[in-house]
Amino acid sequence: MRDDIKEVLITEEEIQEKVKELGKLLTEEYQGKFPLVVGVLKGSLPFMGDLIQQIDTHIELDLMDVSSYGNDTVSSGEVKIVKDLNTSVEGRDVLILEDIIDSGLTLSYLVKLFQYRKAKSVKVVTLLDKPEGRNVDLVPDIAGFIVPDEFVVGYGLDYAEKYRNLPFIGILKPEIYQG
Ligand SMILES: O=P(O)(O)OC[C@H]1O[C@H](OP(=O)(O)OP(=O)(O)O)[C@H](O)[C@@H]1O
Ligand code: HPA
Repeated sequence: MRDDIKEVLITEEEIQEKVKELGKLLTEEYQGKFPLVVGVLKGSLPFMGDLIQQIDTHIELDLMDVSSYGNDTVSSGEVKIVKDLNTSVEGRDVLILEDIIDSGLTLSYLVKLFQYRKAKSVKVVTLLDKPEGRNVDLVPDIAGFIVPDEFVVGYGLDYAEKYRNLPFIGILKPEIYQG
């Protein structure tokens, strides 16, 4: 699997250091607020698993599965709910966890949805931000790393459902895309 990687953009150590830093920020921000922390499936799972252990105040967890990707690397432009939350967001401080914001479509849909459902506040934390990919105006409240306008994999991010289990973020060799 690792032979398929052309370049490591962010190492495992850099990710873990950043996750600790973000955990400290969120501990301060959400002290005593019992936020509802929403992970967006499937890509946010490794980030969520690591980050929540660094938040030192009570939180409630939930998961949502939305899909915006029509094929392997190109967004379909449409967002659909595959699995909704089990919890009501009404009156809650909601913290959405994402692995990446690219076009911004997924997150702008979710932020609007939770506002419509009367959340008290809605904030977005993303491990990766790819500002050059943006189609809609969306700025995350907290972003771990800015990445270039290239398709990245690892630490939750997939290409054709593979590579999510890499502990780092990398770029694939071109021959992998070309089959
Ligand atoms: O900013 P956007 O262009 O909307 O892209 C970001 C979204 O795309 C990916 O999810 P995907 O829909 O591929 O599902 P997955 O997490 O299950 O891979 C990623 O995990 C984000 O949720
Ligand atoms: O660069 C990416 N890699 C994997 N999944 C993604 N979803 C949006 N952008 C990306």
